[in-house]
Amino acid sequence: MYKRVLLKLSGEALAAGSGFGIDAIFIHKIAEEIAAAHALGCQIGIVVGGGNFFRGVAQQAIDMDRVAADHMGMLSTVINSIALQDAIEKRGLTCRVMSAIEMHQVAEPYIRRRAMRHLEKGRIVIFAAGTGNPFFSTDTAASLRAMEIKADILLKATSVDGIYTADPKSNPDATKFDQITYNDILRLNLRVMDTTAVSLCKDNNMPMMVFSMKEQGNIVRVVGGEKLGSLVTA
Ligand SMILES: Nc1ncnc2c1ncn2[C@@H]1O[C@H](COP(=O)(O)OP(=O)(O)OP(=O)(O)O)[C@@H](O)[C@H]1O
Ligand SMILES: O=c1ccn([C@@H]2O[C@H](COP(=O)(O)O)[C@@H](O)[C@H]2O)c(=O)[nH]1
Repeated sequence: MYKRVLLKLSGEALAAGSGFGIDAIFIHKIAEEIAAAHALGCQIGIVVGGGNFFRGVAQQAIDMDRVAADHMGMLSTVINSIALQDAIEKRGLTCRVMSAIEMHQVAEPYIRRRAMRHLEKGRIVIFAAGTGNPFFSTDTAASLRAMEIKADILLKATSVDGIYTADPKSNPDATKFDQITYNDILRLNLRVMDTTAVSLCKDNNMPMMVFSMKEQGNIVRVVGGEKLGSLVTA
């Protein structure tokens, strides 16, 4: 099993059936899984997306300045992070939100050495506000934080059960890769993650696993070392 992981949770998936916002039942199920994965003895850092609230590249932001829209997107990840922290703490665990955009009343500022200390002490750390910079994504933030905290693997829990030859939501004939290289994701232009996130993992040899967070128990399984979804390596 893994000793330290960076778990990327899809913001969009947190909305569950409703398509927007946070499904209260679903977030508690996710928190329960995180607690079970933590009980295995794994140190867990988390990045949550913001697609259930706002994305800088979404249709609703088409007339906006991109930087302003991305600021809104990053703030939406803070909302998700606070909700997840609350759900995790309801399970008796200690959890810290560290934000890449300073907001002292709401969350700690992201300081790498403090994050490492929290993890070593067994606290779950949620990295909020992405990278703190516009024109990036939370997948890229997850890759970056995975490298910074020296995670064994980046686990991307999302709404699809792996990486397919094409987007499975619009291509029912697409087939799934059990294993794929960074280069093939980039060469085939597979949009399951943005190219910056994939390149960062490739350049730093950070393995990734893409799997579904909709199926209960998957987070515990992957943290326990089970191979689910699609594994990405060199
Ligand atoms: N080749 C592909 N294989 C698998 N999924 C793909 C592929 N191409 C596109 N996708 C899409 O990628 C999405 C997952 O990535 P995306 O970054 O959009 O969402 P997320 O990270 O789950 O959500 P959020 O941004 O809210 O955190 C899936 O919903 C899937 O439809
Ligand atoms: O480093 C970052 C991370 C995110 N953003 C903005 O936030 C939204 C939500 O993130 P998702 O990865 O799409 O879930 C994203 O669309 C960006 O607008 C950012 O600017 N910088």
